Amino acid sequence: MEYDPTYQKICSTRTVQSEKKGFFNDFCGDVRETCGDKWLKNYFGKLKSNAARVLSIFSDREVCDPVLGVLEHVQPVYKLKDALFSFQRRAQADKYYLLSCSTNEADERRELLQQALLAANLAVMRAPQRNVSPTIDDGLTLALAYRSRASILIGLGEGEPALSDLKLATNFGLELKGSVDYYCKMAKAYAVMGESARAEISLKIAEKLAGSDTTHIAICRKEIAGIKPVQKEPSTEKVPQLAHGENPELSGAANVVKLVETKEKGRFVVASECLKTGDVVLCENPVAACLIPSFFGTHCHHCFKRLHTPVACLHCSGIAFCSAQCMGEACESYHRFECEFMDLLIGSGMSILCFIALRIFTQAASVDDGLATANLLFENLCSHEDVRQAEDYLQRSLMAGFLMRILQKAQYFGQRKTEGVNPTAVELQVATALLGLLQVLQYNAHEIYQTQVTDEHRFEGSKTVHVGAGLYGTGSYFNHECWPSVASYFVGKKLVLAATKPHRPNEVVAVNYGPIFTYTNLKERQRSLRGRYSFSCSCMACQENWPLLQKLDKQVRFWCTSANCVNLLKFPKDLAKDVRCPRCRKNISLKESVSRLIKIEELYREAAQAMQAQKTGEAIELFKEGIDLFFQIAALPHKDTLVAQHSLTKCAANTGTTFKK
Ligand SMILES: C[S@@+](CC[C@H](N)C(=O)[O-])C[C@H]1O[C@@H](n2cnc3c(N)ncnc32)[C@H](O)[C@@H]1O
Repeated sequence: MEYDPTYQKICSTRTVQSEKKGFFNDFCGDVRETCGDKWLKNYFGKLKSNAARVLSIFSDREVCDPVLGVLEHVQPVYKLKDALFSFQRRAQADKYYLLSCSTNEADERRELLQQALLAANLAVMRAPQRNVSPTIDDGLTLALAYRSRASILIGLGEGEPALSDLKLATNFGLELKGSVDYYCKMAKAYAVMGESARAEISLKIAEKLAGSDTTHIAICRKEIAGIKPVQKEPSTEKVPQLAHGENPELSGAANVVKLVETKEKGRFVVASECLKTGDVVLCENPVAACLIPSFFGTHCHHCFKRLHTPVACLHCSGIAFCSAQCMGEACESYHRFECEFMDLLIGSGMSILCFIALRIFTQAASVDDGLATANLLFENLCSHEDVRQAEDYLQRSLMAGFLMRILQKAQYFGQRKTEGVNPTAVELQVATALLGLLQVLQYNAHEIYQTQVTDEHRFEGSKTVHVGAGLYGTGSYFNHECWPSVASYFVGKKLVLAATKPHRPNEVVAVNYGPIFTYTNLKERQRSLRGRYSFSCSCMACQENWPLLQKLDKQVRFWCTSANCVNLLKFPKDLAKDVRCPRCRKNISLKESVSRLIKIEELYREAAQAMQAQKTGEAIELFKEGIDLFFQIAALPHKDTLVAQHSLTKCAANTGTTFKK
């Protein structure tokens, strides 16, 4: 395959800047214009280390003026809180809620409650912390927003989030604990959850607090008597078990794989013993993972769960969490540094990989910890330093400088002596490590997916949605093949790889980096893999130039049945007759193989029916059985088996994180 430097450059640039828009692009262009070709080629391009490159952009006169000039202007840019806006949205939510209470039409009531919830969510997101805007709601806007939302959630039959909102309302300043209304709301929340004993205890407390004024309690008792408990939909999400336990040498991997290395393919994972279809070979948490900004309004910033009742950061309105726990974890860790710079980072147009590089530092317990992690990743993961061009190094060095500047401004290095950009020794080390991360992330990061399912069916109309990206320590060692041998899916941020075929010992366990043979032809795949990942693929689909799925006929290639022969034979013309294997020169009968193929096809059909009936577990078992049998008698490409493997992947992803729109 020919090397196409222009295409490679485009691919590489996209791993730093996600789009053409964004000010980082202009920043890069200005620096590039100022430094000129000569300096770039004869000086910067010849630098041998990341430390020298980073030092150069801050100190060489050919570039330092535009670099320092732009970085000097880095200031917080983030979505602020707005008490008045929150107050208005809450008023709107309360209005919809009251209207919902006055209608007997179930559909209309639900519609009004949904409208109320939307407004209440906005009220929660934009409300400032207690006493930040004391002239509005006596500084209690946030607590009041949570309290309003709790009532709406009770109306919608969602007891658990309602209880959580009531708790947040008290945490943020409402004196609810001594209030009759608080315990009545709690009683109703428990009632919709079907927890009648707890509901009764809450009512008893309310009764005690109410004293002789029993009207409120009587109304509440009546309401509770009319509540039908709502069954919570059980979660289908499941963290799977690794086949034969965890590998002591490869964290997150199963005890049935090992790491090997060759000159042509670098390090990669192979089976260390026989693997069966369905065996889980990896279940790993990311070193760091980030949500794509376009999902900030719909998914939890911390665990990536689809949002229903968002919990806000106390300082900014740009991101949301699914729970107080996720909010607490993020805000005590990385978000305290990222918070005020979120819109600036998004506005720069930087790629999701740059967010991950920054996150490796912001989430670290200390600057030293961040440095240790970043440097270890750079030492251990592939970065293709040999193919990187001077211009690419310049672009990444500028991005590393920009990210380091954000850290300076976010007081990541503590209170600085000066407001100026000029980095201290430790800041230079961090910028250098960031540059290393930007290199390894290009080749090692994984896209994070979730399955969007419809209300009607778990498979029909479902689609895969790319919500984020992450870096996985062991996941980074899996090589590519154009037809992968594992299904990859995510449980939250956990990367799961499960075999979609049986593997013999030493057989490569391969993922797919994007170009898949069923939809992309050989030339395009090679071009894409060379441009994006700097290698030429020599997998079986490439060596044998397998046709696209739509062009594939029903042909099957059977293994010769004589012992130790590894030849593949066409479907026999006459089943009654033996065929002669040209390799072992034995006459063999393929009758048994053909009858097994008929059974395999039947298993695939039954599995497809189970999928249709949304019996995911049953479908998985049937596909596993059929695929294992297929590989005993025949080899790919075989259309029905490819479809079965694809369907198995869909079923596996359905046991991971899914969401409804
Ligand atoms: C995520 S890393 C995989 C681990 C890598 N082999 C290593 O040694 O670190 C991706 C890089 O691995 C190499 N690679 C992946 N699949 C390959 C394949 N099928 N043949 C050759 N090289 C491959 C390419 O250099 C690619 O950029």
